[in-house]
Amino acid sequence: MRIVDVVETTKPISSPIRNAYIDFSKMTSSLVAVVTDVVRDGRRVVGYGFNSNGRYGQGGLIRERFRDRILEAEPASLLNDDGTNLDPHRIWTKMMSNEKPGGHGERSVAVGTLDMAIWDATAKIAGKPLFRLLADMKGKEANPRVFVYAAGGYYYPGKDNSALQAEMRGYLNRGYNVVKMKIGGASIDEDRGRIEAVLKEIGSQARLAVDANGRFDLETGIAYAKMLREYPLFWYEEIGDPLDYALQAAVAEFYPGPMATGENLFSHQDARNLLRYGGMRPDRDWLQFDCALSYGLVEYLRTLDVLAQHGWSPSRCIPHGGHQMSLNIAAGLGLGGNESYPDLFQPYGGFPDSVRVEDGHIIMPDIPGIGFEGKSDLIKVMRELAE
Ligand SMILES: O=C([O-])CC(=O)C(=O)O
Ligand SMILES: [Mg+2]
Repeated sequence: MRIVDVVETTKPISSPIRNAYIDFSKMTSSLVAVVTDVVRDGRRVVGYGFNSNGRYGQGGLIRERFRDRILEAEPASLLNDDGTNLDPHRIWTKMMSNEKPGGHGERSVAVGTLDMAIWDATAKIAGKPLFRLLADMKGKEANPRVFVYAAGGYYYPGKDNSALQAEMRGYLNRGYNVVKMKIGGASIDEDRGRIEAVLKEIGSQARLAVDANGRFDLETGIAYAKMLREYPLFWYEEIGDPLDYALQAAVAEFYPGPMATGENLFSHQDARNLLRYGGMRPDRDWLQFDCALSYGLVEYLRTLDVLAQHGWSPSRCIPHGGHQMSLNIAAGLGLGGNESYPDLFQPYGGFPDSVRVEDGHIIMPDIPGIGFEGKSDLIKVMRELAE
């Protein structure tokens, strides 16, 4: 058994939306395929992966460094002890050979994208959905019912409050009971008006989370905290610079409600610093580390160890990114749920075609691997890359 090829293509996932920091007019994503010589159910096993929105495709790094380290490795060194499957941890170590620590930059996105494909292949070779493989690996009971929330509420040219309300109503109609909108891309008064409009629309049917995308300095973050704490929000997300832990801790003093952050922390060391210095509260706050941006599941398992050392339950994690990889981690390892973008970043995000959101939850179908084969528009572009 061996990996015979690793291929990458960079795809546009552009749209006219904008958060408080960036617009998505030139956004791209890397799609990768890890091709093996293993056959299951009459088909060659190919693992697929892609990176989450927000960071651009990583074709340069993948093609110049990480792909070759996999393909140049002695094939047996990438397998588990008895040679019956790939070993994602050993492959990860090969990919990261000759890489210094720290300065995670976007190398973590390149490795996270490949890691997703490697786990997809590994679970397919094992003949199991990834969430069951993970639960078995950890001696846990899988829970295929996963909480999901609808992320959107972007700034969009010409979008007024009634369009924002209609968007949110659409999410409720599709079964969600938590919705998220952007803040920090307008004045505080205008954002207050947007929030009140959404709260009026969703009433008691749903809760609202707000996301500042790291835009605020300390003074603005606190001013928003004082405004936001008047409302029963689900969370106040990414207030200031993702690496400014002192800011996060200072805002906590003004915001008794739940806060969320972590989508732009790309390593277990950064996660540890957040828990050490960020004033985050394990009884109410949420951690959003996204394996597809942060060195993959091999690294995410280390992050979960860091959480345990600091008294945090995995159920406080609701990853960023809206992809099926995190759904599997949630169902297999007991995370609190996963993000979803019902109207954005297609065909990459979302669920297998048979899956419906009910009461803010989905049930994972039993598809070997991550489940991409269950989503027809996605598996089509994946198979165009390699099959
Ligand atoms: O707008 C983005 O970059 C996505 C984001 O923050 C989120 O989904 O939480
Ligand atoms: Mg966010």
